[in-house]
Amino acid sequence: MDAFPKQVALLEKSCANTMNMMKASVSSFFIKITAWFLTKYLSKFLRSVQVCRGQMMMVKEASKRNVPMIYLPLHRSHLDYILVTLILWHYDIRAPFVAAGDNMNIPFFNLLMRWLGGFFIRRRLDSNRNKKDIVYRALLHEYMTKLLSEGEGLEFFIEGGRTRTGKSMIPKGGLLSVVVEAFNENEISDAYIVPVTFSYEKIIDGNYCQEQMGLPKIKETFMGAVKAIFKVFFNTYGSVRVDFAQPFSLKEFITHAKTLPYHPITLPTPPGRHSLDYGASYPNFSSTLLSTNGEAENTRLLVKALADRVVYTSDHCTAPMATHLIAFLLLTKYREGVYMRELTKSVHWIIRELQALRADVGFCGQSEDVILYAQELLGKHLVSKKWLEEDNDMKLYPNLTLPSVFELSYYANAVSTYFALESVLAVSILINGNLSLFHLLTSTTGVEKKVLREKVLEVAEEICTIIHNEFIFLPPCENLNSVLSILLESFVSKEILSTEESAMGDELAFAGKDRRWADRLALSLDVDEEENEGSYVADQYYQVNTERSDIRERLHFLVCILGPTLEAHSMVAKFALEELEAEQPEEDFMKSLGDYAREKVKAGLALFSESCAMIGLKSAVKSLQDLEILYSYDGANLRMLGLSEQQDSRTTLEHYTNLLETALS
Ligand SMILES: CCCCCCCCCCCCCCCC(=O)SCCNC(=O)CCNC(=O)[C@H](O)C(C)(C)COP(=O)(O)OP(=O)(O)OC[C@H]1O[C@@H](n2cnc3c(N)ncnc32)[C@H](O)[C@@H]1OP(=O)(O)O
Repeated sequence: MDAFPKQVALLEKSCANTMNMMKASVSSFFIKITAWFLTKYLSKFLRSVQVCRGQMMMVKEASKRNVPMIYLPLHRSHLDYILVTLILWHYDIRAPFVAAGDNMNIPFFNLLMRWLGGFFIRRRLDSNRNKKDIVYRALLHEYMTKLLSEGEGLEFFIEGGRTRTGKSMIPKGGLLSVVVEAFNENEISDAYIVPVTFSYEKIIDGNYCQEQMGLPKIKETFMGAVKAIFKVFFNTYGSVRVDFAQPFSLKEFITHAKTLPYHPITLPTPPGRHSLDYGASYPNFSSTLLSTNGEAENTRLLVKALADRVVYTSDHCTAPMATHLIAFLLLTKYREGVYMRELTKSVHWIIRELQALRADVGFCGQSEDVILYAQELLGKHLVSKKWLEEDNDMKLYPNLTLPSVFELSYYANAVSTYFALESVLAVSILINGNLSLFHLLTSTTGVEKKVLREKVLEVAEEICTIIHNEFIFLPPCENLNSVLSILLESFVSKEILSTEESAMGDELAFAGKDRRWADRLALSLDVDEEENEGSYVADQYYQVNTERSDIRERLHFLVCILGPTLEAHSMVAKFALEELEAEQPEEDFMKSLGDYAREKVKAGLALFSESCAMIGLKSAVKSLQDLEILYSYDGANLRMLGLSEQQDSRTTLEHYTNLLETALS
């Protein structure tokens, strides 16, 4: 070190600058003034902020235990972090330090944010993709660890930004890994993890339609922020509901996780690798891996499991608001429009369905009033209404044109998450039963309506793998196959399916068994003879009750929930097959993919106009990269994309296209 005093001095100076840019300087006096101001003026643009007292009491109780509180909200709006600190202040709970992306480091506002607990971090840790910025990483790590060891609370948005689709995004592990490491290195004895979620009746900070149309994101600027604040103060945004999930101990989570296997549908990318290994068998956290690399990989899985658990929990305690439900029903059941009478009944029905899934809704009142209120908040540009004299009823029509449909689907997606797995099963049933959306709208006489249980589960798992970036389908440590099996049983109790033992006769059943045995052999699973004999059971067939119109309607509804996502994936697979003869810059590929998808929608060749949303297309490309069907690498100045040669990518893409198109034909 002494040999390079100049370099050391320079490095020290640069570190001091970075720290000054990063650190917060919280002022409880300023928090008090801001809280007073907000309590007075929030009602200018919000009808109400709904918070559950019971939840806050639990958080307060946990906050008294002398361990750091880690608030992990899903990110929906810039109002999120304001509300969290404000609510905590109201319940006399210490304000956390909040990680803010450096894009928010806007003159004047950055000062206020620092006083209110904001500390600034880079959105990407490494400014150069190919080189780790170890100094910056160490500084951030040190700063956060110091805060934690002093018992300060932290808040960060693990999705890494606001969702553009209304669905939660796959969480990032960077900041969370610092908390886990602080615990592993005994810097803290424990921490309470608090998932937080928001339901906004109306989107506050813009509808993201620009981005969904493939136009670049608008940069945050001082003037932009001032304009946005003025706009907000002169509009109305209905109510907001904030849910704080039950705080859980990090220590207990880690101890518990060590005893359970974790089978993620997605794996975090291990160091030094650029994509995911789906063929790999996942280690239990408990397995003692001697190499440091193994340990690091185990920690990665642990952090991934924790992040997934947080998002899954938040997703499942997000209460849909009136606007979400109406948008959801219009896009999944009534794309052609619906009479008020019918929609009223459907609102009752969907609330019952949600209750059965133990989900709460964030509104009450007569259904008709709720619908009219939601329509007004959504606005005429999204849902229009017309009084029809001849029918003596009002009809509501969703706007399915671009880009309005993206905004409508943003609202609807708050509900989609609850039905995602059911929808996957419904799609699989359609594929296996040689049915299509078209069949469900018409009579199905003469169409094969029997499905093999095992095949339904197999295809459902395949669909989950294809669209793994769209939802956290299940909590970590639960097994996808088991969850799907239980759900399939519920299809029987709902009479969508009826059981039929060996309906196809012994011959086919034995053929099925032979194939299964061969599959197992190929997978080199360790099946001992006894187990093999025990599993000599006839294949289970189900009859799909499509002769009943209510069942057809239900299947249609379920398939329409994932319809746009599947259509987007199918478009991407088809386009990649056509366009990626040779590798090309990812940016060019994405641009022409967006143009292709929008053209398809405009020409009326897509079933769901929202399927051409840019974020959905990007997510589908990312899935193909994760699955190693597409490869990407950083060239000189460009990121290149190509069709992987490692496996038979073309065949896989063709298979995906066929699979997805079958259900949507
Ligand atoms: C009363 C009224 C009051 C009002 C009161 C107002 C409060 C006033 C506050 C203002 C507040 C504004 C708030 C704005 C809201 C945002 O600005 S949201 C955006 C900023 N926040 C975030 O992004 C938080 C979540 N993001 C992360 O955690 C990301 O990981 C980071 C840290 C940003 C880095 O992202 P990245 O560079 O894309 O890299 P990523 O893949 O995540 O991995 C980075 C490293 O993390 C580690 N890592 C990642 N995953 C894992 C894993 N699973 N296991 C272990 N390690 C992992 C690894 O070291 C990894 O490096 P490699 O080993 O892979 O090279």
